[in-house]
Amino acid sequence: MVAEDIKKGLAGVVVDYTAVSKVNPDTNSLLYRGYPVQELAAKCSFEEVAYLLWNGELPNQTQLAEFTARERAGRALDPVVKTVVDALPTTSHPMDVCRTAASVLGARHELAEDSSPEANMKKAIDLWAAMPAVVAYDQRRRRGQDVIEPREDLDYSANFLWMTFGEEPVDEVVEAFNVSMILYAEHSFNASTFTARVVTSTLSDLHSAVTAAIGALKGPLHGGANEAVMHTFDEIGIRSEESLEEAATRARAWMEDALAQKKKVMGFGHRVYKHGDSRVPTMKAALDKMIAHYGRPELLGLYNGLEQAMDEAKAIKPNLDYPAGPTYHLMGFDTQTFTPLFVASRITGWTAHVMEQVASNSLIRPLSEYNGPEERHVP
Ligand SMILES: CC(=O)SCCNC(=O)CCNC(=O)[C@H](O)C(C)(C)COP(=O)(O)OP(=O)(O)OC[C@H]1O[C@@H](n2cnc3c(N)ncnc32)[C@H](O)[C@@H]1OP(=O)(O)O
Ligand SMILES: O=C([O-])CC(=O)C(=O)O
Repeated sequence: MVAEDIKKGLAGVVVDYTAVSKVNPDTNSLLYRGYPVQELAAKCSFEEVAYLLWNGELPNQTQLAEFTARERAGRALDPVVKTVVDALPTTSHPMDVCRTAASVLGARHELAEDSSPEANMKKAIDLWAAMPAVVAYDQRRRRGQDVIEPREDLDYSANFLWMTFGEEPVDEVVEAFNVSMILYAEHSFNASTFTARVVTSTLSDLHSAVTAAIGALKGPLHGGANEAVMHTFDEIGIRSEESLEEAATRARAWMEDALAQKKKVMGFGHRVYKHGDSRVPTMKAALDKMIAHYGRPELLGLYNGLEQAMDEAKAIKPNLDYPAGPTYHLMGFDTQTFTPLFVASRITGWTAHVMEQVASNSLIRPLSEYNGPEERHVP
């Protein structure tokens, strides 16, 4: 076998069909079940998009009412999950807490060993409804605060913010959060979704697939990049007294230095998009609104400075994690909570792929070319 036959990282390899979403780097577009993600972000709630990803069609009013009622009924923090989370140190990474909670919810589910289409749909909705309470409570317990009960009169995004901060959020913040949830929901065969499909292909269960996917998402080359972006901002230094231009100048210098040292800067680059991530303009617009809402122009300075310096040096564009990180920071989330927010959203895409994999399964088992020692024998 020649070296070109080895597809390291499976780059450029098409491994299966999917009807869940279409990523087109040539037209810089992303469709969920045929709908442009920008249109969904502008016109839909995250609940409608979740329904779309799972059912293939947007819900009518009756379907949406029934679906949102199911989501609202499943929001309370599971008492066993709370006990397990409380037993973990507050130094545990929130992604580890999330992964553990997904596993506990799986072990406790009444349909744990049932992978029929009906059971998987129920498990997907239950897990999606349950995860905000885990993410919100974990941030609160690390701040020494108690659990906040969910509010049935609030939609998914408003309730998520309510359970995290214990204050009714203003509409602009809810809208920006809703946009982020929609943009993070699905992205074809990314590393975590592929992980979920590999696990599913062995005929394992939905919660095992999601638990493994959370592990794959944690890494900074994937979902962990939204947390890493904020570490970059912190390393440069956020100075509230600074003007946009002053912050941009310092950020440019930081980036030039990082690139001179051949560092990878998280939040930039993408395996599929080489001319910019289709979701960034919509997320950047949401970030701009949050910067205006909270009156924090220095963050825009840091954002612009890094982006411009990277573009000039390497023509590498930001990915979705770049605007999402500072948006979540402005909303008041702890930096380590950013990737769990991605989890809460991506549960929808992961489980849509789990159901698709079950419906048309083939064990995922690629080959490798052996390059270890020749056959030898124990003396
Ligand atoms: C929602 C998401 O999960 S989006 C992805 C989030 N991940 C990140 O932001 C992590 C930072 N980015 C990266 O590491 C990469 O761009 C990846 C992993 C996302 C995609 O990488 P790949 O397609 O495998 O490209 P690869 O890593 O080989 O990069 C190609 C070249 O661009 C450079 N490059 C790519 N991304 C970056 C970056 N963020 N900073 C600096 N250089 C970069 C590489 O160093 C490499 O340069 P070289 O050819 O001189 O060695
Ligand atoms: O597609 C990828 O490789 C990573 C990504 O942007 C995502 O999962 O949203």
